[in-house]
Amino acid sequence: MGLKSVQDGIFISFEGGEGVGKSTQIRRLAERLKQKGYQVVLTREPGGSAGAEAVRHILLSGAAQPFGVGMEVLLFSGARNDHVEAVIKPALAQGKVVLCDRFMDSSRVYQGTAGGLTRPFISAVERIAVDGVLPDRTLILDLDTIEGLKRVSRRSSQTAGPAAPDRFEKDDVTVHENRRQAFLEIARREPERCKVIDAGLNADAVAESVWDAVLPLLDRRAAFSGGER
Ligand SMILES: Nc1ncnc2c1ncn2[C@@H]1O[C@H](COP(=O)(O)OP(=O)(O)OP(=O)(O)O)[C@@H](O)[C@H]1O
Ligand SMILES: Cc1cn([C@H]2C[C@H](O)[C@@H](COP(=O)(O)O)O2)c(=O)[nH]c1=O
Repeated sequence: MGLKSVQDGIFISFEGGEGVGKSTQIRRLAERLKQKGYQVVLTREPGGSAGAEAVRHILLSGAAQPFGVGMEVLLFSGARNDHVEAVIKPALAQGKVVLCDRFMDSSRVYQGTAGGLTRPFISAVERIAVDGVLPDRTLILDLDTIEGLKRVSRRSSQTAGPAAPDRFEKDDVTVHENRRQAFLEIARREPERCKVIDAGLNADAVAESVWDAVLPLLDRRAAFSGGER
């Protein structure tokens, strides 16, 4: 069997602002891939490993906020490194498809461009956190900012999930808009890795766009491995 690269698996991250539909679409893609016989690991950040999940509440509750955005990005990055080492690297080495709800681009956007940390600082911690493990494809779900926030509040009123917005959801609408623009800027800078998905369509149509953006990776792997999964 031929090898795609040092890692056999496929690593796909989902990014975007609040309420754009990442969790919905990642679950749908996982199901579709499993039906086709792929072994899928569905994971998320902050979290995804025992160590990272322990840090998640500190970040999302706002407990780290008084210590500044530098502290927050170092906590996100420490969590990311644990997640990479404990979950993502082993899964890729076993040839699995790893689907991750947020990854390094969220730090670039939330703590970097929209959070005020410089690009050299963000890049330095990113290098340590990811240790060479970069997404093969990043799907940036793009949605009107107000519509995303409306979806979040509808979700909170419909489910038994957290009623109160988390530390990042609470930010002003202009901050949310800056984040949207920062994700789009990353997509412009890295068009090979990042594909922008129109998340304003209905969930079925979004799922089709997601599938179209992922298919070339699956085809490429099938070509390298002679069709094996
Ligand atoms: N294409 C869509 N059209 C309309 N509503 C949608 C669509 N996709 C998801 N939703 C709904 O919007 C809400 C937010 O979706 P979801 O939780 O998947 O977003 P998310 O990006 O993971 O959010 P967050 O960043 O807050 O975790 C949910 O109630 C979901 O059912
Ligand atoms: C990985 C990562 C996440 N964030 C922020 C972005 C979101 O507001 C929350 C995560 O919650 P969600 O349910 O996935 O939307 O954390 C961040 O600021 N920096 C990061 O690196």
